[in-house]
Amino acid sequence: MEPESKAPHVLIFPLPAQGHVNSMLNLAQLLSLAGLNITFLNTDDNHNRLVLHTNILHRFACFPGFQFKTIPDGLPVDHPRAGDHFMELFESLKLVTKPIFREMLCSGQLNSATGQSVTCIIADGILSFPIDVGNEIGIPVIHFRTISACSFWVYFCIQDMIEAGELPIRENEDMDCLIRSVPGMKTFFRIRDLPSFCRVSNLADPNLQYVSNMTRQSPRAHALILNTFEDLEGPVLSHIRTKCPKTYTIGPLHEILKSKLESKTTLLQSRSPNSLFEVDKSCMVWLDAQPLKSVIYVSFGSITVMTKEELMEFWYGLVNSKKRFLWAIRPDLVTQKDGEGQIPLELVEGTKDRGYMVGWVPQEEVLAHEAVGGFLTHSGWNSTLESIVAGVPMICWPYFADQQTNSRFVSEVWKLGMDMKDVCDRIMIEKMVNHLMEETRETFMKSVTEKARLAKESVSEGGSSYYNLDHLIKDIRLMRMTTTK
Ligand SMILES: O=c1ccn([C@@H]2O[C@H](COP(=O)(O)OP(=O)(O)O[C@H]3O[C@H](CO)[C@@H](O)[C@H](O)[C@H]3O)[C@@H](O)[C@H]2O)c(=O)[nH]1
Ligand SMILES: C[C@H]1CC[C@@H]2C(C(=O)O)=CO[C@@H](O)[C@@H]21
Repeated sequence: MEPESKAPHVLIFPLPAQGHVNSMLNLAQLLSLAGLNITFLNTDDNHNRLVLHTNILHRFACFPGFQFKTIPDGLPVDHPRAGDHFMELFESLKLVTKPIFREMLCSGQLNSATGQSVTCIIADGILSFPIDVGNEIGIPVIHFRTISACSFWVYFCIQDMIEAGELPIRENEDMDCLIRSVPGMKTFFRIRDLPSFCRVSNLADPNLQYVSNMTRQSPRAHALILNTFEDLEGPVLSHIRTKCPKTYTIGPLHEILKSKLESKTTLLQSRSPNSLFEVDKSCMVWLDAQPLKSVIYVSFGSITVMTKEELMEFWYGLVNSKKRFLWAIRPDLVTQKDGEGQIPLELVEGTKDRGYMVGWVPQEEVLAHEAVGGFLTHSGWNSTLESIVAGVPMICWPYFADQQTNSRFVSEVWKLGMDMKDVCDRIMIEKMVNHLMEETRETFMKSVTEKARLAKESVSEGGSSYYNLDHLIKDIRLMRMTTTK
């Protein structure tokens, strides 16, 4: 490693949400392992939750050039930061956080412990204000978009869909009609596969405008990082590179981190979930007692909310399938509750023979467990990648944002499972669970095993993500030479 004082100093700033913080922390650890100085900027709320539920401070303590800093997200302490309320975050980040961010950078509050100023900013690709601030004060900014390349590309093409008259979606439109103005997707991409923010009748809808505008800012950044790999999303990446030529694909990040750590000393080997929720590991003991590939794991990520009726449809579908299941039910998953933060009692009672429910599981470990044979997922990008690496086929029930697009690629393009979007019905759930776990199992297992192999190959020495990460690090080192003269 080079001496801390000479290494570049990278400021990493994620959107404060589980899926984003997770991949950005993995990147922070990879860059720290490469000897770069890192300041990781968390919102106060996220930082408190991370410190409460993980050993994150201990994990990074072995890197003398690493530090956490915090910034307000501008929302009241008791704001839910989930479900329909999630998008309120963006307004407060712009109004409250942006000026503080600029001030912290200009006043040296984000300098490293040894006083070194920031030489490069890696900011979440769904935020453009760090590019404005970076340009203003002369610090290069790299955008890291934590979603799939396919959904990034769809967001990028929103303007083209509007010009082609495909957006807004007309009343009574057949949702199975194909979208024709997203290059590379003309033969299989339907209206219902558009990110949820596109399902609006009014083009001035603030969420639609926001995601479209933010995505169109990425070409202004010095480079774009995507948590994906060439063998998975090569064709769509060629389209993205016509707009963002310097696109580094360095995923699956959790796997490249795992593989880099395996070659390090025990001191640096520390790896644990980057969770904003309390992890309940009791499910691992339950899994140990289940037969090989017999369990379907169910989770809807960190932001999804559902009604009690939807929850009950899932429960009946799972119970009626007669398959074993492990279900992560976050305390705030259900919008209306009988007992705040509790898994409904009737579910606990009726589940005892074949099911196990906890609030939050160590997901990577769960997916890697030999008893797990399927994943009923909301198709968040981290969950999708984790399932691919573990070789576990999926049933997709997308909730919002990029998930509608990811689930189409999982089912139709990559053939890694089934898409249940827009349906929440116990009969369909039972049928799909049985298909995945029995009838069509072999077909899905074949394709997911092959994708898992390619994912692992991409992060190994000589693989595309391995190579791209090296190049990203070289790029960051060069920036330092130009900014510090
Ligand atoms: O019980 C659980 C459930 C989840 N996880 C982890 O939490 C993360 C969840 O990430 P993701 O699957 O991406 O879902 P969200 O939390 O919903 O992520 C948000 O961020 C993602 C990345 O930008 C987007 O793809 C999603 O649509 C968006 O909702 C994953 O790493 C999981 O391993 C656990 O550790 N335990
Ligand atoms: C609430 C969502 C708005 C867009 C963000 C996102 C992205 O496109 O980068 C993915 O999922 C969510 O976390 C964010």
